[in-house]
Amino acid sequence: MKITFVTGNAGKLREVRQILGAANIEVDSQELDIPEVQGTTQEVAIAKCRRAAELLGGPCITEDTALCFEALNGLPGPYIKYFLKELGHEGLNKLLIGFPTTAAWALCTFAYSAGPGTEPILFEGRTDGRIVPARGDGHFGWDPVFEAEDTGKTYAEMASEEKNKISHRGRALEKLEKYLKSLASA
Ligand SMILES: O=P(O)(O)OP(=O)(O)OP(=O)(O)OC[C@H]1O[C@@H](n2cnc3c(O)ncnc32)[C@H](O)[C@@H]1O
Ligand SMILES: [Mg+2]
Repeated sequence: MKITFVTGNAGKLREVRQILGAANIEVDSQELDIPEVQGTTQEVAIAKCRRAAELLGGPCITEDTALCFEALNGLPGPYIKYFLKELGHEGLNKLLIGFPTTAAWALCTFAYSAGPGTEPILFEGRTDGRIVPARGDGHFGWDPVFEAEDTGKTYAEMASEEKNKISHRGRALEKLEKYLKSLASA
């Protein structure tokens, strides 16, 4: 089966292809510039997917990644892209100076729309960890500053299979994959 993933992010596309490819789901990609609304991760994800399906005129998936700091009540959350762009890895660490915890969690939200006018369905995956000074030669977003719980490694220090097995994205894709397979066999 084949699905269209609307994203402008090469790192996401690479991981989604690795994971869904292993399940025989072919991933087409389409880069569309979709304004992202403000709100909870769920609201952001639903609005983006709804718009993507309208623009495409057909079924599609979209994905939103949030990086949530416990000390900041879950922020930057869905706004991590702009925090990372403006502050860099070092600035993300500095944000937490003076707080009692560096605990954080990565949250991935896939949205599937069956086509224009249909309500998107969400699939979430979460990985807990903490924010650390950058380690590893990751080229993908905030991978070097997120140390996943019980691994002692940042995402950037992991081989891709290792990251995919425990990552927020891998966990969300397990659920999406089951759903897509149930559609295909219905
Ligand atoms: O076109 P879309 O799919 O929206 O792609 P995007 O790059 O705008 O992505 P988001 O809006 O979801 O913003 C998430 C930010 O977190 C980064 N990111 C996403 N997944 C990541 C991962 O697994 N590891 C490290 N950084 C990640 C990504 O590069 C962005 O800076
Ligand atoms: Mg985006």
